[in-house]
Amino acid sequence: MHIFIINPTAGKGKGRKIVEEFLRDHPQLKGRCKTFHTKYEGHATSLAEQIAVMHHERMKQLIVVGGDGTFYEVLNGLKDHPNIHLAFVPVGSGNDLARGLKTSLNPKRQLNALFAGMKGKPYWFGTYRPDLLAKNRLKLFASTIGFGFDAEITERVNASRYKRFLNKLHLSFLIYIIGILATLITFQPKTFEAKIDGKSHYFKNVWLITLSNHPYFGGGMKIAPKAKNNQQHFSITVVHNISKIKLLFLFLSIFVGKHTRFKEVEELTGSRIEINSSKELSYQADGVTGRCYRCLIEKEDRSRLIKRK
Ligand SMILES: Nc1ncnc2c1ncn2[C@@H]1O[C@H](COP(=O)(O)OP(=O)(O)OP(=O)(O)O)[C@@H](O)[C@H]1O
Repeated sequence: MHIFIINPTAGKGKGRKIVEEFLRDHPQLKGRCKTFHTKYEGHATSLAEQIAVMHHERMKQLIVVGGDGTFYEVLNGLKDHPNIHLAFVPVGSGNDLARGLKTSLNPKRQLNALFAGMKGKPYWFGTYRPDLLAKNRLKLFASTIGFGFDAEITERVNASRYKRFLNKLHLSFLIYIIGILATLITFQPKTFEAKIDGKSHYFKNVWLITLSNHPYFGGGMKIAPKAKNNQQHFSITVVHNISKIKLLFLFLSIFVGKHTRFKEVEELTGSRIEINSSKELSYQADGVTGRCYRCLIEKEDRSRLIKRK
């Protein structure tokens, strides 16, 4: 059984249409596929959990059709079900996970590939515990967790009215740019301690710190150009002690991954990172935002299979 979880609101309803067309064009799959649609924010988490309990024995793959936010919700519904084989069809506006998995950004092509023998390969997800939540309440992320500027941009973009409007006009690339410019005006650089694999680093005047499972965030920006998904560590990028004007140039260069040449950008690696701040910090994990004073980020202790190149 191939099971689809489709976010009908992502990509202006593109996902639902593409899956319907695909199933119409492949009548031989009739009776071997089941589709579920999310009905509200957060629904993908409970849906995934129920599907895993009910169908885990007969399920060949769980195909998530939506944006990075939908995949994040599904993943967090599967915390106790690490054996489910995952697949992703990107129809969102950012689609950083598809870039990181090196799969097609064209949803139709990706859907065809999933049924044409694309293999599931191990992928090591990240876990995070804001304010050191109990271990059984930890959360998972697929692409990146970031603290500071990127998180405040994401908070702003998610709360904005212009996101939907610009998506409608096919101008989604402008969404993040407007978010960057507006946040640039209000942002106050942060000071905090990051304990990386037991070693304390005291960072001052920080604009952002990101921990990445692959190079991309923010809709195709190559924040961690050297990142490769692996069991051992995250790629850590710290941007600090930089002027606002220089930061704008830095952001332009992130699209091609050349920002790491700036002296204000530090690249590190680590598998267990504890952030401690005396002031509340905004964070974003795969584009889902929150706030905390402390956070423990680790690799999940085992890999999961996801269809990827
Ligand atoms: N039926 C629904 N009605 C309203 N919101 C929904 C529904 N189903 C899911 N959602 C919410 O839609 C939000 C956006 O989904 P998603 O992130 O997948 O798309 P996106 O924002 O277009 O893509 P990306 O994250 O790649 O930019 C998620 O927060 C999800 O909870």
